[in-house]
Amino acid sequence: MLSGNTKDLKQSIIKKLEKLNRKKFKTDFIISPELAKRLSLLSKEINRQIGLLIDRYNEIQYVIVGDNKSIFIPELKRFRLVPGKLRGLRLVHTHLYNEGLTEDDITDLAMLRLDAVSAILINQEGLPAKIETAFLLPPNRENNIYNILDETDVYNQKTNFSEFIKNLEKEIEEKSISLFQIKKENNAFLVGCFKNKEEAKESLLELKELARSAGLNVVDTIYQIKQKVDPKYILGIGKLKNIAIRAYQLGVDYIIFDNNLTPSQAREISKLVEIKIMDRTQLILDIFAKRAHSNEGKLKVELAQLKYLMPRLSVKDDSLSRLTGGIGGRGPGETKLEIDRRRIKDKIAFLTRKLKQIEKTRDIQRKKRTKRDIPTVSIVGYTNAGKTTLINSLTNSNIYADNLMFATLDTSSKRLRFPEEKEIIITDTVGFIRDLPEDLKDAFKSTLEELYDADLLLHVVDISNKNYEKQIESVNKILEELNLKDMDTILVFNKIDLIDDETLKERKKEYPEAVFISALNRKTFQPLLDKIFYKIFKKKLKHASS
Ligand SMILES: Nc1nc2c(ncn2[C@@H]2O[C@H](COP(=O)(O)OP(=O)(O)OP(=O)(O)O)[C@@H](O)[C@H]2O)c(=O)[nH]1
Ligand SMILES: [Mg+2]
Repeated sequence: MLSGNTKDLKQSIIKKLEKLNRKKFKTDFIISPELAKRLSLLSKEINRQIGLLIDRYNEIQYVIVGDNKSIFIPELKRFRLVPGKLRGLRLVHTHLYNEGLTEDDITDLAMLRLDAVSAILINQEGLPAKIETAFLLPPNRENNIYNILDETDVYNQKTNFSEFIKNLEKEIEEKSISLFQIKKENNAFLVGCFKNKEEAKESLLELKELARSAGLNVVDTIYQIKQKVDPKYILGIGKLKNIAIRAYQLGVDYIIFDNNLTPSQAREISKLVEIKIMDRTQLILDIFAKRAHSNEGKLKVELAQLKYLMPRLSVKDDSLSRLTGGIGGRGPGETKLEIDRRRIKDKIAFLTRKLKQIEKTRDIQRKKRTKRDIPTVSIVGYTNAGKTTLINSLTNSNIYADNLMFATLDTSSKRLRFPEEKEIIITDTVGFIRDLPEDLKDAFKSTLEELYDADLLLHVVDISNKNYEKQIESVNKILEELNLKDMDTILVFNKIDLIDDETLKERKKEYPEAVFISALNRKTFQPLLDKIFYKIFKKKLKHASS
């Protein structure tokens, strides 16, 4: 492909340039001396830089014309970046004034992850005087990005280039694994822009848990402190470029933003960064997609994902595929999303209708159950607080619980027997999280509808979590949004086995109304059981007798 500044060039020159295109030449080196000479003379004649992008088979894939000081590399559509690999293209271009590699050359090398960038320095006669080559370094502790090859004689090159690149890629892989624990796939950088350090640490800690729950290998977390996020890129462009370059170097597959991205931000960042990017909402959606088992759950997640993607599909550009695929191809998937917006709209409508039907049926079932007049206690709380573990221990059940965010997506109900032939139904619910994406909130509100039928809520809190107070707040906020704030509630501090006695004493003083348990240890349950019994049955008795 011939591209760049070909304006006003003589037809004969254009012909000569076009002749270079797709040409395969024989060499063990970066460029053969003959080709270097031809390029130099031509470049001198038109007084513009000429660049060649050459693949690993020594075939010229792009011929680019610049001005007399620089050259602009077009989008390399046919040569996508594969995490952990180099581009498979090297740039060899002319410098007219005998000047060495420039900062722009190095930026191109790093941002495009080229195999190498060489400058042929042309002398007065229009012949190659020298060649300078920069190449990328394997991951290293010092964070060095590139190095300059130690040879400059065009006519006496010694480095066998294909060997050199083969060894370099091998070393990249080895160092990524040994120095930075890069896995085969699903490696991620977590990034964000925050108002202060404390907020950064808190948010990134939670994002890390979310990432882990989504099956990602978190390689590094990087943040920037700013009072206002960059409207275009969230982070400053310099910072973002540095992150991208390091991500390329380590072979990272995803950059996850803690800040939610507007469709236009997502697009702008994707134009700059050739790795999949995701925001917190997408990450949560992805976990939900991974975890949804019931038919209803799956439909709901798909609906939420499609709603989230809709505004991001307006421009059909290359970065699209990087925006749409979920982790490891989960979610609506790239091929499915090639269908146009209209069909997605239809799908959204279809899913909405289907879900309405399902909800209706469930509503009927729910009503049947309430008629039975068995009191219901619902467990709510921040994700990973230990809700499912508690219901399991209380009722001797075996519902899936795990040290993952959103282990539970489907509500389940169990019977719990009390003395005197009394029993209650106890239900588990999906965990809450701060700033739950709107579409998901809508989707899962209906699963939370059971809460309206509850006689009592158990608000389970992970007392060992540093942010437990904020988590209580977040849960209360969501309960308020659901109009459940005035429901009779027991605050249940869980995981007391993970804190020391001193701290436990303090918390008990702070929250005299609460009960303190370890869901893993039934011996700690009595105060909780007493309280549930009292609130459900004693109160009922009172009502009955008054
Ligand atoms: N040490 C300790 N770990 C606990 C306790 N209770 C629960 N866990 C652990 O905490 C993790 C989360 O427990 P889950 O019961 O899945 O939490 P959940 O609230 O249902 O979480 P989601 O369904 O994801 O919202 C699991 O690894 C449990 O083993 C406890 O009292 N002590
Ligand atoms: Mg659970």
